[in-house]
Amino acid sequence: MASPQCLHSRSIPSQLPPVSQQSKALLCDLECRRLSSRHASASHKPQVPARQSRSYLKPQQSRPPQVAVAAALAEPEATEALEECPRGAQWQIHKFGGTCVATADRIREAARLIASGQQQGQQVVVVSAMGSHPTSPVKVTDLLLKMVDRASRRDQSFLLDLAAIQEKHVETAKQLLGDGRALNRFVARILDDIGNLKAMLQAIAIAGMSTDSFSDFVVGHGELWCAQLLSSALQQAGLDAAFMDTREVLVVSPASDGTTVDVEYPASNAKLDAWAHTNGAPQVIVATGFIASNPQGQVTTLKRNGSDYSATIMGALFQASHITIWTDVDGVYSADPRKVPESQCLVNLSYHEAWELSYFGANVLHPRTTLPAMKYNIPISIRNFFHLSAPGTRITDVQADIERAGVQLVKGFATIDHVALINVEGTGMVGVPGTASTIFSTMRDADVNVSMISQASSEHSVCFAVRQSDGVRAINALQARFAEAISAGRVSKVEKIDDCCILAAVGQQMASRKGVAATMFAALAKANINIRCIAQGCSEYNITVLIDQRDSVRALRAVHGRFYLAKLTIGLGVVGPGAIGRTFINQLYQQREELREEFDIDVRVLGITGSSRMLLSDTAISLDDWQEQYNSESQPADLERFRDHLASSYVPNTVIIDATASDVPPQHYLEWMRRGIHIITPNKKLNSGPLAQYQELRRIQRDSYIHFLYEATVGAGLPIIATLKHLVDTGDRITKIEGIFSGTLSYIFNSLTPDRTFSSVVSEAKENGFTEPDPRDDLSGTDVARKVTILARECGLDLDLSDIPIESLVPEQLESVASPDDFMAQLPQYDGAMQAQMAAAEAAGECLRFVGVVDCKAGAGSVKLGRYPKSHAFAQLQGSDNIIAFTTQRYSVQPLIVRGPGAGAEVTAGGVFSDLLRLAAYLGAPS
Ligand SMILES: NC(=O)C1=CN([C@@H]2O[C@H](COP(=O)(O)OP(=O)(O)OC[C@H]3O[C@@H](n4cnc5c(N)ncnc54)[C@H](O)[C@@H]3O)[C@@H](O)[C@H]2O)C=CC1
Ligand SMILES: N[C@@H](CC=O)C(=O)O
Ligand code: NA
Repeated sequence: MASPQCLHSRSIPSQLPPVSQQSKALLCDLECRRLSSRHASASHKPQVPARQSRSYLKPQQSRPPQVAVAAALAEPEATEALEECPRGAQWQIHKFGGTCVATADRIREAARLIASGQQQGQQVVVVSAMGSHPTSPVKVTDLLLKMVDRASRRDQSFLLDLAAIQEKHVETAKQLLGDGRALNRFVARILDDIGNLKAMLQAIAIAGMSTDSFSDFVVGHGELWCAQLLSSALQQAGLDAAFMDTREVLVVSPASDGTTVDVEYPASNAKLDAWAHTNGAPQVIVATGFIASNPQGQVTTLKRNGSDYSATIMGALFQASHITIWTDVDGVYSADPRKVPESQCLVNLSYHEAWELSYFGANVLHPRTTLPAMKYNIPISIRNFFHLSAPGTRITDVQADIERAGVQLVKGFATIDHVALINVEGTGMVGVPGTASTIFSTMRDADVNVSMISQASSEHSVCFAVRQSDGVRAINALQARFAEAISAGRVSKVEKIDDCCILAAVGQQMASRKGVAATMFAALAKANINIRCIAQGCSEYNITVLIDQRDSVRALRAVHGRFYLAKLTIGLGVVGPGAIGRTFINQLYQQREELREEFDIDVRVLGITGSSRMLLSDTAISLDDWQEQYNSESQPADLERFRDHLASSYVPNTVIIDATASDVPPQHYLEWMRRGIHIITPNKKLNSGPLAQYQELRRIQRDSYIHFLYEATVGAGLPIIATLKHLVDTGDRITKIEGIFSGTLSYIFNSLTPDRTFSSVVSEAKENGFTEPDPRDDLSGTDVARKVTILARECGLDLDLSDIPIESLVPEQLESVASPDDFMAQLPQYDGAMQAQMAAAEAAGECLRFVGVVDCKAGAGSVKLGRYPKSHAFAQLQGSDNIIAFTTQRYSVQPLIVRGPGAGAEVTAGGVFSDLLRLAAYLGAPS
């Protein structure tokens, strides 16, 4: 009986142009499939022959490189008569991706690179199909695939695609090969191919369907044409170059997973020898990437990442000394550079590390493609075709390479975004064999891929990650499967948690090293990121955690920063670049090198915002000319955007310094802390503001790793808060805190003499930068009352600002004057009253002092202007001095006294700076 193939070959329409033998076979195959889909009984599926026993590359392993062993061509026995393809260390493999050969110029550049590598030995150059370029946007492989799709939908526009492809190649050939014989040869070949493709596509259109083998045949033409262009260009340049159609050499079989292929090495070796017998061993072989034949001799492809795979297979077949993959990136990065601007191009990776990173989507070889190279320990370099001076990434397991690169424990970090966590929980699972099997076979049956699995040894719950888009299918399948166990109470929970993300740290050197996981987890904790579950395989090459999707980029930056940046890198935002903010930035500028060099602390100012304009930087604002940048490059201020900018920065630790006197930023503190941002402030508004808000902030502070530091709110740079905290935290009991807490009022009463007016001394205090932006806050006693409230709360008293009676020095008539400037202008009219009080005190041999008291026994605070003998400690002060006396259980006879200038830009900014270093110490800076 005639085979279906022959029968149906007659149905090829006679008006089609003549087609090649191979095309005919494919057309038969196509036609048979069309019919077999109608008549299932007439199924015609090419049978893959029983696999040859394939000891992976064993035949080559057993023979030393470069030793010629005869191989069969026509008659396997007649081996002695044939020359085998020479193999060994003299061969280098280069693979050029589609972007590297997208235009005639680029193909010329590839040819130049090949020519320059001539001295290092013979080369096999594997090429992809031409990619796209702005001047020639056709991406050949994509368009070939699209043509098949269009034809199978009977959309005749594939003819236009075909014309575009022809034009791209003919134009490139003209530019590359001039107008001589080489061009004619190439054009004749492509016209022939295009004619065949046209006939095939018409046949597909008639059948209304395509097949994999037909599609493979069409798609492989991109590589065929490109390899011919490059080999012709090399020959024209005088190189001994030959074109290799890898369909004649590489033999592959479909792998059991249905999506990849396995190489038939013995058959491929034999075919390579046969090829060499016909073609000799030229200096350069330009081979088609991506395409191969199956054991039946039909055209097939190497599937995803096919051209890279071709290159490594060639590396193994030729026993090459090196494989270079030319692409458009500098190499493999320590993290996705779009997410982590500070990511670094890795010099070295082991094959295992490359596998792990590629799984997470790093721009690196597909795991499968490294296998052939790995088998023979052939180094693979990833190089940038467009940036030749970049050294690239070398993938190898050669110990010397790894040692040269130093011990970088973690090489790279990556995330898989948008996953769902599935959690199956219940007491009925404990000690019951087969539970995991049931769960995962349910996933298999529901066609859900599981990417991360975690189970605590209590066996009470199993959780695993799936793609978010598979989440509903997964949960429905599990609920159905465990319905009985759920109703019996053996399984209490089958739940899905959406919007999660997997974060992995990869590094071969992590194995058996202590502290890597701890460092990673600490970095996440410090960035206030919660870990939902953890997995680490026994290989220890990969630590994977599951976190919330919204934390994805921040987590990546936090862990990357912890391993790659200075030991401690802090991203800083300054709110309020006024007297204190400005002075602080300048102090930081002066000290930054010292911090970096001596203490490995790298502080980067990522944003500065005033009330109307803000300046942001992704990396760091350069502090030498920040004011000019602020004036010229700032944008409208927006505290929420400012926060988001910091919260999502690549720097693992972020802090905002609120250097305003405003009560607007304090309203954002809670949210800032929830977003993982530490806060440092000289602003007294929150600590002396509504008690409930203050207590909520303290609660968040206690429950998180987020710090809130405010030393400069009392006594500016003097260690008042720190001293009090030390006393309280070490168990001392505070009885009373008494002192002069206002630098402004101290200065005024230290400087006021009978021959000076009150208003002129207030002006001086303002000019010296001691006063609040509005001096009435000082003169009214409010500023002192705030400090008393802050200290009282520090001692555990639940006082509110309104609980502190205050004696104001602001003339009643000036309380409601609109601006501080108007107030200052009108103040001289009221000098008389203060002058009189001064004179009365003087006459009694006393002086005036504005004193604040926290009376812990009475649970109260007070603020008042008092008269003190000239021998009193309060009378001995100078300038803006503050003096604070702590009477405690331990310091009951003589109080602990802190004294010194308590106002002014330099000392206050110094207090803010000391908080920053305290924060750095909390975050782990060396002491
Ligand atoms: N001057 C001193 O000796 C001491 C001052 N302090 C505190 O330091 C803080 C700053 O004081 P100065 O620098 O003297 O004040 P300043 O008036 O010179 O600077 C404050 C800055 O904050 C900006 N600002 C105001 N509201 C804002 C908002 N909602 N968003 C963003 N920016 C805003 C202003 O435009 C200005 O640039 C105050 O809270 C003050 O109590 C604390 C201890 C000592
Ligand atoms: N205006 C304040 C500044 C410090 O808090 C003062 O004078 O003390
Ligand atoms: Na202080």
